[in-house]
Amino acid sequence: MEARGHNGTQEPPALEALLANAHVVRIPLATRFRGIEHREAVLLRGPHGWAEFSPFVEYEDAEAATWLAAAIDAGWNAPSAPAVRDSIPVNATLPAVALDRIEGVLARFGECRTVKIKVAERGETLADDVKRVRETRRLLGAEGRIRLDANGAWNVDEAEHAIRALEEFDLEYVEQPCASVPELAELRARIHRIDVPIAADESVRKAADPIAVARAEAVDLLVIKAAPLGGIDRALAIVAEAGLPAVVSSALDTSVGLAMGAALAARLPELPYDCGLGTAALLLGDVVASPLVPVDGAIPVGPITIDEDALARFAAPADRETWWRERVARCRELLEVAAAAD
Ligand SMILES: O=C(O)CCC(=O)C1=CC=C[C@@H](O)[C@@H]1C(=O)O
Ligand SMILES: [Mg+2]
Repeated sequence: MEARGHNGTQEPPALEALLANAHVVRIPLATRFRGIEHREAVLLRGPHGWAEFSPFVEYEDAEAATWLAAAIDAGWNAPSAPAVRDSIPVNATLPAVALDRIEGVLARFGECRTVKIKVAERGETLADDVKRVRETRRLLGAEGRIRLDANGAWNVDEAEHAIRALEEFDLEYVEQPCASVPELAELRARIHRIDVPIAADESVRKAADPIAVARAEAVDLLVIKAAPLGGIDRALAIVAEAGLPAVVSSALDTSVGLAMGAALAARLPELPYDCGLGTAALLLGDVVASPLVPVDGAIPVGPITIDEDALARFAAPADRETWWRERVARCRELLEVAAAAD
């Protein structure tokens, strides 16, 4: 086992060990999502199993290194706390697609009672969002749950206006309506009468201090993702310290990364919301024998079996393979420096 410093920064395995069984894959998406049409990932095989390293390509190394720490934790360390559930209820995730495609995209998720809808996309208007949310509510029926994710795109006035316009569709919560913690706090104070909860996503996973948003009482719940937070233990510690309900969500990973998300969700003492871990349904392929596509609104917790044929079928082109291997090496270097300083 590698040495762990007092701040929890673990000395990474040697680069040769890290990359010994690495496979770089490139999987087409069923629908364009956050501007991409393919998802690229590195699958790493450690002594404890397969792990995924898939920070989005535009991320700087400093941010991507945390994703590598999570992958190392998953592949090289034994799981810590015991799981308290073996199945995770999940939501469907609806990108900003045209109205006539909503039904087809939702069908990929099977029987999910909850849908997360992307809103405030660049190039779209509030009227577009209202139409998409209305159509989703029509398809889902009165009892389905609808949550929105604006990825911090609104200022406080825009967010207040949008939430008031969309509130009639009965919103479970709105994720990251504004970018900053002070904006979220102001928005929450302004809309307290209409009882639409606010969730933080980027204000947790991209923040220097992931607890600051909770400390400021700026949100009602947290969205947590294992990879950008550095792994399961760190994510569990953040939730415990924040003292807020948490939704576990994906990073649009393959089923290897989703299994880490499911393992995190399985270890939270309370899981009051459906989790954003149904996103295998947005991929046109996967790397495991039984992809974690939702069945009856849930995905299982437990080990995955890698599909070697799929690794070959979705192998990334040579230039992308080189790019990812170099990225792993640079991020590993950053982790080594951090562990030495720890
Ligand atoms: O939470 C979900 O329903 C699915 C995951 C999801 O929405 C996201 C995955 C990856 C990148 C993000 O832009 C996005 C999010 O902001 O939550
Ligand atoms: Mg989000």
